[in-house]
Amino acid sequence: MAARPRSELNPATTAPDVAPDLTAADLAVVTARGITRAFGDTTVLDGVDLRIRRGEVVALLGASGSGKSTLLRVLAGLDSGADGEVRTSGRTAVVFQEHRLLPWKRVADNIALGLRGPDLARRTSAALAGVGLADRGRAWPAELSGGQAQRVALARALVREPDILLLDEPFAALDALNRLRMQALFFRLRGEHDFAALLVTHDVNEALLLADRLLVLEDGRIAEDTPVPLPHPRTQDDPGFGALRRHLLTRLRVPLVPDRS
Ligand SMILES: Nc1ncnc2c1ncn2[C@@H]1O[C@H](COP(=O)(O)OP(=O)(O)OP(=O)(O)O)[C@@H](O)[C@H]1O
Repeated sequence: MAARPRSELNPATTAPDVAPDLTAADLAVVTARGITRAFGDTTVLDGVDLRIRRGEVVALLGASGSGKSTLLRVLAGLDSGADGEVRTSGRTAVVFQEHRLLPWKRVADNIALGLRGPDLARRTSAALAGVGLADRGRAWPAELSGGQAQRVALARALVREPDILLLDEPFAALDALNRLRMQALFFRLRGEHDFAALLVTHDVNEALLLADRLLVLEDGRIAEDTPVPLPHPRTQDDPGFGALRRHLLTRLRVPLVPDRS
């Protein structure tokens, strides 16, 4: 049985979709069951079960090559070669590590791509203002810094008013300061838009700052599913933060640096 994503989507277009057998009591925006994906003789995902609740931010961690991006692509409906079942409820949008803006379209046209409606110009402007780039709608992607381009990618996703945002290392290509700015922006936007998110990241601190729940992918399965019960705003100085960080780094088999842990 091939994976059956219930929404057709790509970074530029999303489709509203409600699985008919989801009841009002079932608050999951994504339910995946038995996701299995092999490339040749190598099984990367081996029966992954996953549920993301409405409004929940879930970080997906795992060693390099553990299959995080593969899982995100299956959930996004971008990989038709997997077995299992994916149900999504509501609109989905994807943000990748690289911004994937079309270089021949101005920023505002990139954001509005594939959308229609009488208030599209207003929505586009609001999305740009929301990421702090109100005055860059007429710019070409090549005129933006890396951080600005990634803000536009976020705006392009959010203008679609997604119920679930799938993010594949969205801040990994940015320098450390821009990364912190983007994390703060993500947190603010989450408060404003109330989307659920699956955040693929290598960065344990990022996961602990932003996520309600942490998943660790290992040997093709979700090997750990841990809530992050820390109040916001979170800082790395919280004792609970440090304890969870140590636990995760040990789980990921990353050596601890004594003066930071
Ligand atoms: N299209 C493909 N064809 C063949 N092998 C693939 C393909 N896509 C992914 N793989 C393999 O699947 C495995 C998992 O890749 P994936 O990119 O999902 O890992 P990841 O956890 O996201 O890694 P990283 O953290 O390094 O980005 C890797 O061994 C990779 O080589």
